[in-house]
Amino acid sequence: MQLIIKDLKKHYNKKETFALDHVNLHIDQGEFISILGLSGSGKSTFIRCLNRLIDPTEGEIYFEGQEITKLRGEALRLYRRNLAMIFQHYNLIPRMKVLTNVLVGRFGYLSPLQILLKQFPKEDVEKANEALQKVGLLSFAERPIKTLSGGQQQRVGIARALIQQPKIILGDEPVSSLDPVTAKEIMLLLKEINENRKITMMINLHSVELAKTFSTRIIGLNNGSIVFDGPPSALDEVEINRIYR
Ligand SMILES: Nc1ncnc2c1ncn2[C@@H]1O[C@H](COP(=O)(O)OP(=O)(O)OP(=O)(O)O)[C@@H](O)[C@H]1O
Repeated sequence: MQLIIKDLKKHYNKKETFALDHVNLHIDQGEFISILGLSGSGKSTFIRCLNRLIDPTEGEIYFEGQEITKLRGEALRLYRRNLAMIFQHYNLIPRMKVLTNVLVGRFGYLSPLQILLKQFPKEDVEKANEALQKVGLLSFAERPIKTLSGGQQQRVGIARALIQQPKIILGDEPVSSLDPVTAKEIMLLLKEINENRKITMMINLHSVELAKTFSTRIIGLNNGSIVFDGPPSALDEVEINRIYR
């Protein structure tokens, strides 16, 4: 089991209700999980607890057997290498060229001085070019990010995730800013990566159709609680209404 999540809870303010409430999950390596839920149901909070961008209030998360909710310093940095993230608004550096943005994915492996001086080892530059080839953007390596379309920018975000050599890719609504055709292309790319490299995908989505087309498993959140956990074939109208009520 790659991830075991036990009784995870998060509240941002002691007086408020839980953003996550008693979340319990077992996740195997290589699953493609889509997370559905209304705005505010806890999707972002959940995936950010996994890479510790947010500290859960209670509960435990085991990654390959190691409890990670209390990790600090170097141990946390090493853990975080395993999880790459892609974002709705890409989180790229617009004035920098595509290749440099991809190389940011190696930061977890470099010293602060190497990062400051942008001294990337030759192998890392090779890895970045390979990743750009994989996402179909090798000829864009020298272009500034700001000259790329949204779909191309998300491909750069995926290349940056890939050179981190993660075991899990977390997606926080990675296709919500894209038109339906481009959104499908990006989901297809994530699916190929998932199948070829056995990288686990955990992707927040607002589209039931995309979740059903690309996932092996769908998790539905409502008010911070899991109200559906199953294969796409089990997500019928009744279950959809349970998630979006
Ligand atoms: N930094 C914060 N401080 C206080 N409350 C927060 C914070 N971040 C999220 N929340 C609250 O936690 C709950 C879950 O929010 P979260 O962003 O995880 O939902 P979401 O399902 O990802 O929503 P969306 O689809 O709109 O991105 C919401 O009620 C939200 O208002």
